[in-house]
Amino acid sequence: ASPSDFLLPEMKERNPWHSPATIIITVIGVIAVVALVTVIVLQNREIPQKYKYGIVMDAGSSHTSLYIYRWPAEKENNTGRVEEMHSCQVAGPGISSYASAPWKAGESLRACMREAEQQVPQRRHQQTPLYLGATAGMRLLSMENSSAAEAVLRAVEESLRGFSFSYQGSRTLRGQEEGAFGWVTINYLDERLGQPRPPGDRPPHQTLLQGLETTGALDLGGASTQISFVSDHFDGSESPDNSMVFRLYGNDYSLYTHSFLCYGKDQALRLALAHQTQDAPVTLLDPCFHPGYEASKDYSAVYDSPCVSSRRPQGAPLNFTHKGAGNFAQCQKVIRSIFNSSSCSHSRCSFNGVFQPPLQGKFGAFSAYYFVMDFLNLTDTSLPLETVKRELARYCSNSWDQVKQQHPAVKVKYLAAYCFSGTYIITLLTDGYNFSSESYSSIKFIKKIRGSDAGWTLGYMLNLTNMIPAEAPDSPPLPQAGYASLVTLMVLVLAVVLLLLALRPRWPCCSQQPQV
Ligand SMILES: Nc1nc2c(ncn2[C@@H]2O[C@H](COP(=O)(O)OP(=O)(O)OP(=O)(O)O)[C@@H](O)[C@H]2O)c(=O)[nH]1
Ligand SMILES: [Ca+2]
Repeated sequence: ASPSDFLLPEMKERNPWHSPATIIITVIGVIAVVALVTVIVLQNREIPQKYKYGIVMDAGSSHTSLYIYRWPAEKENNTGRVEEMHSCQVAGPGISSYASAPWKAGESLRACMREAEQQVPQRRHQQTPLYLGATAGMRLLSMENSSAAEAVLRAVEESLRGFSFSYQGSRTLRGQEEGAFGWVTINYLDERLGQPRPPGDRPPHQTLLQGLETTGALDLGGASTQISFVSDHFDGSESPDNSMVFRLYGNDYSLYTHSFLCYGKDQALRLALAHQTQDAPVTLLDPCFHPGYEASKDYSAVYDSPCVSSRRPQGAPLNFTHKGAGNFAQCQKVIRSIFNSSSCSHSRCSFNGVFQPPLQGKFGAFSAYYFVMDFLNLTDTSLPLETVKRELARYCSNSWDQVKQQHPAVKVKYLAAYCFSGTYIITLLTDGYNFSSESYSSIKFIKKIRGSDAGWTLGYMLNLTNMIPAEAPDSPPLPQAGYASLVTLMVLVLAVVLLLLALRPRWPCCSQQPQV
């Protein structure tokens, strides 16, 4: 007989490692280990970020810019932040300048479009929407010659259709849209619309999805200027034309917005020149230009705009000599005369009889507000308004020779006009919009926010692609927190399994006392 024949039958089957309980526990343990390793590897793997893209062309009165935006694929409604990836400045003037040769407008956009084809990965071209929005230059051209304006838009359309993107149309924005989308852009970039923030970017204890106080938007273009802000004293009833109502991320906004056509800085300069040349002088001594500045200007060129064409003086010579006098106070007087503050049929007005509720909150001032104030070193709005005016007065009184000498690299076209432009900005803000010495400090002159340009284009694209939902997502996504809980849970399961296995030999079923 073999030695095993002397063992009792129970003892043969009682190997503890073969009991069903042990096998189940071991299998669970192995699954937990595999899952844990998989989750950790997947979560920490370098994922090449996938983006979607959108392109907006801003066809302004003075020039056209192309903006490429991108956002993480599949995240647009939740935590994906849309950002500007690239911009391109179209060479030459704005598309409205090509009224007499519309095809050239289309042609002018090609170089930036080819650049966009390089920037956006080829496999994404066909799903990348492309929009063109025209602003005040085209509004003026439509007033002057609507068929020429249509021909320009058709030419632009034909050109853009020739590229591989998903072309979505070219149109001229209404002034209210231009103002409102500028407001959406800066508040979106500043994360003031109550949008959920990307994980890891949430200030502790912040109540998510609740609207913060929004920032007003001030946009100064070449042909028009926009003011947009939320006011507690405005529900739209007093002036429906100035009202835009939004529901964004579950918050309602009643926005006041107005666009003043002809009050962009180029057209405002025409208004000021027209005001000073009503008696058809041969020489104009202009306080808004530096002493020593002298240029010959054609009457027909100055009055060639619907903003001033009806006021061209009778019997004017062909041209006049435009001379600078460099006097801030007198320049301000000229500029005040282009604002009509005498009549207001509403409870309160900005100028030209346009309703404006009381100013409220902070403001971001961009485009030419920024170019000009940055050049003049006056973007610091903690400076008292009186100091700003004193600085401007000093700058305007500099001789033209001196100014040119100090800024040899600046285009003469821009350089000659900074005294006018700075004075215009201060006068527009104070006499026009009623900013006071105190509220002036609530303005911030800005160019970009978190790397994206301030302007109407981003807001326009967010709106057309439905990327800002009316309602907030039901529950804020917590991928990082979910990951942490999953790992913790699995570690706990593992710990329990190991503990059970360690205690296994002492279980009553399995204590191996040979039974005699
Ligand atoms: N000094 C300076 N002026 C600039 C610069 N870029 C544009 N401008 C001028 O600033 C003014 C406003 O420019 P934009 O905001 O581009 O105006 P726009 O979009 O063409 O015009 P709108 O259709 O009225 O919006 C125009 O008179 C431009 O000529 C710049 O880099 N420096
Ligand atoms: Ca503009």
